[in-house]
Amino acid sequence: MPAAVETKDLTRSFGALTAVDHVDLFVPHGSIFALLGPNGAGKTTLMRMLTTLLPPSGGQAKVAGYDVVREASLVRQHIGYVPQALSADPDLTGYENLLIFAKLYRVPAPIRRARIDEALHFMGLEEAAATLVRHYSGGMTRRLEIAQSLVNRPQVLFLDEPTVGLDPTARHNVWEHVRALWQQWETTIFMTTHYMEEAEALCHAVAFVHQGRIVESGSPQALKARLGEGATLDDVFLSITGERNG
Ligand SMILES: Nc1ncnc2c1ncn2[C@@H]1O[C@H](COP(=O)(O)OP(=O)(O)OP(=O)(O)O)[C@@H](O)[C@H]1O
Repeated sequence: MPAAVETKDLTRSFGALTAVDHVDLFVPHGSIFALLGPNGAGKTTLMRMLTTLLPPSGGQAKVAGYDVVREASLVRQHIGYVPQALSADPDLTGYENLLIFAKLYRVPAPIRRARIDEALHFMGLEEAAATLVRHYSGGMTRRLEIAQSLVNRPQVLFLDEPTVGLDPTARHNVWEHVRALWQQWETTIFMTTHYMEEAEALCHAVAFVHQGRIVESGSPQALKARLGEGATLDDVFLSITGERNG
């Protein structure tokens, strides 16, 4: 199975702080993967290096087969990235927000409309396309932001805490759409989340990050089985960090 994401000794320091510390990762193409860990563990910093937004201090990383430093623009052509902070423009409609992204990604003019309709369809926003985003719920805005990253038909989709701040119904709804997208396109999903039950339900593999290092990784089932019968991913989190999640 080819790697969607592969890192070797990937490291990032901020002054004296090593936020990401010699991380080795292998995420197969077509899988759903989550980075888990407490606040400040280094998850976002790792994701920002993989999406070419932050240069590594050391080590290597390849995304979709391209080196994040030497082939950064090729990496960007093959990925989608949805950061934590909500970023859609509230004064534009859903369609207009998507059009901006289609132009940014240089989707050729004759196929822009089809790509935008496809992205709206995947995220269940067809009926809201002509509505100003300021009238969207938090869950709809989040789905629009995922849709923005889809106009590029990414091979690897990076989602940084995509359901943070959403109520359980909206969270479920976001994940139903992401799962349908994965099933149809086999897009690799690389995400961070603080919701252990979400990681458990969705992911083929997870990695726990603590103080910049990967301390455990594997399928949720295998990680739970190591702790014994009846263990949850929350128990795994507690055993690794010594703290309850959240
Ligand atoms: N630009 C920066 N300058 C200095 N320190 C930074 C910078 N970005 C992140 N850090 C530090 O690096 C560490 C890791 O932060 P990061 O945001 O990657 O953690 P995280 O696991 O994503 O946390 P959260 O779950 O809260 O989003 C933290 O100590 C943070 O303060």
